[in-house]
Amino acid sequence: MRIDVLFADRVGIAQEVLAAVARRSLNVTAVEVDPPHIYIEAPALDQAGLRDLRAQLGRIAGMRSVEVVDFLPGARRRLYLEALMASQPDPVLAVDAGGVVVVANSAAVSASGMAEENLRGTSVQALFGDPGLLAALVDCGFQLPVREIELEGEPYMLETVPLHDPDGRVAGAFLTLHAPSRMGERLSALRNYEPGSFETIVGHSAEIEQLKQRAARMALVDAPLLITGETGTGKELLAHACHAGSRRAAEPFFALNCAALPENLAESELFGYSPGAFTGALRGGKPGLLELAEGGTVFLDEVGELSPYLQAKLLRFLNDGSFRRVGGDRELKANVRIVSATHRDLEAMVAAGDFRQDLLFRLNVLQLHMPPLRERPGDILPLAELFLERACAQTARGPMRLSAAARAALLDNPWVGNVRELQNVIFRAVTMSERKVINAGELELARAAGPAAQDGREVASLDEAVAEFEKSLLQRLYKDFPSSRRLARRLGTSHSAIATRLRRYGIG
Ligand SMILES: Nc1ncnc2c1ncn2[C@@H]1O[C@H](COP(=O)(O)OP(=O)(O)OP(=O)(O)O)[C@@H](O)[C@H]1O
Repeated sequence: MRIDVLFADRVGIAQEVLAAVARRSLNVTAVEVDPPHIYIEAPALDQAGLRDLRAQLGRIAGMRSVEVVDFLPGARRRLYLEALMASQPDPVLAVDAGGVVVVANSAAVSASGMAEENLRGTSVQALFGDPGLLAALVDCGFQLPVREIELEGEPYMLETVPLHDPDGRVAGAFLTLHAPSRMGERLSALRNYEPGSFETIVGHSAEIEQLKQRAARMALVDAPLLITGETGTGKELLAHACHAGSRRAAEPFFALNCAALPENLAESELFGYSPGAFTGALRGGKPGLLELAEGGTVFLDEVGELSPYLQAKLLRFLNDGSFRRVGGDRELKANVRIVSATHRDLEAMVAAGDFRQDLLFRLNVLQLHMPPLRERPGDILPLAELFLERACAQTARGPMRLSAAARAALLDNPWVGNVRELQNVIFRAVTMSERKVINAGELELARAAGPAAQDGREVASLDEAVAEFEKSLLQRLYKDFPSSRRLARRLGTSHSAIATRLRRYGIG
């Protein structure tokens, strides 16, 4: 059993409480003192023992209450941190001041091919096979300029952020290994939040021009907007442009990917939590995005993935603008425009009982559809040029260009992963190419488009073969389990692992 002992904060009281617990010879496995609370974990403590302990502690002056809790705050924080680390698709490692790995997320474990317990304790020099790496990190205060690095033969972009101890001394660093194929995505995702509006949406096809005109009109109408379209088509970019083109432009814009977080984290991110909502919660509680975005816009990406409970809570907010923080009893109001996006067919989800019809009515007061890239081939080359320029700048290469054959190959590709796939293909070509001109062969289109394994050709690597298998398995099962939550349950894995893969393979 775990208990929270609450007392008036006076000198010596914590010692008295602990002494009283010690007198009962309870087998205590963890104690966390955070005045005016002491949290105690005592596995053998039962209801009868708790009654006695309460009576005994009640005799201490200043004692307020003894309550059962489900987690000690530290354990709760660890759980949340682990969930956060695990939700990062790129390998992330924390190293100490001697360059030794202290914490690694599951992506780092699989990228290194080492068991987690072996990875912990390994030095960065050994891990990356680079004897000069620690000295380079130390020389620059653990803040290296982004550089290429290899792990298990795979290239990554290494980003380092120094960690400081309470006295401000460098105590190590947080290392993120960005796969080159995802780096372009991340960079331009950051660009999304520059104060740009519809000009940031590149493309002059009739489809995109028309869309931009409609969107500019809708941006000015202060009603919920639903953006539909396949994954990677630019829905988030459009959502941000609609915010930037609205009367709320000077106020905040926050985005939440509803598929990326488990229900309880998504709830506290969006609605916040109140003081004492759960052990480990910040003392003063925490405002959610709805409060932080007051006057502005909240973008709910992958809104089709919201759990039934959160669908109901969001519906209530859309009905009357009011909500409660997690664990809160006060009604709060927020003036926020909800822009949502989905690659799913929400009507079909309503018919299947997976999405609330009343919520759909509320979300799609206004609706925009982002067409897939293959339906607007006129945008392929302008986008390719944009991504080429960005990738060259990011990798500090001089200008590069696409050969005529490369352009033809780009126009010929089916682009199942849409603009994001195009961006990744270009970024990969730039990082891998030694020359100034990118040829068709360097675009790795066959691999990007997928079916290398299906047409009988040899696969190039184990990773590729596994990815092919994973993709076709998910495609097959998705028909019977058409949501990342259900599919995760069917395959006995986490929701975020499945959501990441569905996105990666453009399924759904
Ligand atoms: N027309 C465009 N001009 C410039 N960049 C674009 C354009 N369309 C998409 N992108 C870029 O492509 C990437 C994918 O776009 P975005 O994240 O907006 O897609 P999405 O439809 O929201 O994807 P998902 O459904 O997977 O969340 C982003 O990095 C975005 O900046």
